[in-house]
Amino acid sequence: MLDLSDCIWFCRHLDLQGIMKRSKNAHKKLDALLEKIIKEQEGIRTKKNEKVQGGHLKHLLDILLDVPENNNAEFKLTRENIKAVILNFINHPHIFQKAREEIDSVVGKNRLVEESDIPNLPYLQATVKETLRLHPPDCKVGEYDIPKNTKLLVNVWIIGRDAKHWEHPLEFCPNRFIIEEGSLKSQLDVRGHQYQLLPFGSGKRGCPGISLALRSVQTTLANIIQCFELRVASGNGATVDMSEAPGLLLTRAHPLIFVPVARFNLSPLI
Ligand code: HEM
Repeated sequence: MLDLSDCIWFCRHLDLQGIMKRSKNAHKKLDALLEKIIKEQEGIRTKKNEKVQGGHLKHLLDILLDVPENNNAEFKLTRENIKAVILNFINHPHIFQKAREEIDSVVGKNRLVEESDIPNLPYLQATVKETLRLHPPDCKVGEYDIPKNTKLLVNVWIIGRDAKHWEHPLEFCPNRFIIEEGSLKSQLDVRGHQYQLLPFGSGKRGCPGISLALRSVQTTLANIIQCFELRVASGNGATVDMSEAPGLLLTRAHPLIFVPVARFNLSPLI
């Protein structure tokens, strides 16, 4: 569901549709449910006189649920992810059983599963993937927590002017893309692989017209440079005002008016 508070910045703390409230309630319910399960387990085990086995289970769950977040990990495992996996296992005992059979047959019972075993445990991997499909994790970008389902708009304009990534960011300097021998720096492309340069977006919703766009823009520009001198309409030595009008699409504040003057007789070429 689109959260209006995400779209209107001055409403961002208002929770207009009660989404945050519902989410908090759901988390509370999950916590209560887990607590209940732990108590039930403890009850069952102590009744069977299994030397406070339940205490072990509670301890194990406490460790799992309070697992400290590892900020360096490529994928951060949150309390919510672990809860989701455990609850899915509790709700689907046959899946739990199948995952366990796989582990028993690949690893056995004489040692703990190690990271190097994971490639040999496809069903376990599939279970985690399935959990992530239904319960996608929140994510953290820099110092910001991005809750799941957030509509995130990336400000490519600011990124292109960020002094952390670009030397003299406000200067128009094509040389920043050239290495000394005159060839292009291949590692700095516009295809969404380098996040400091994203004119066509990135990822699977990135612009599919990128090759056509680059071909037409580059060829047209090359033709203009080849054939014309460009004179700014307002007179000799005048520069073009590049300021942008306010708005989402950043159109020009002032129309571009120039006079193309043919450098040579173009008639044989056209
Ligand atoms: C210089 C020219 C162009 C630029 C700067 C440009 C830029 C973009 C950008 C920034 C996006 C959004 C990407 C994202 O959300 O991550 C986009 C999407 C798209 N572009 Fe382009 N584009 C250009 C030319 C073209 C051309 C020539 C075509 C088709 C022939 C095209 C077709 C599309 C389509 C269909 C999408 C939507 C993709 C989707 O939502 O999955 N674009 N473009």
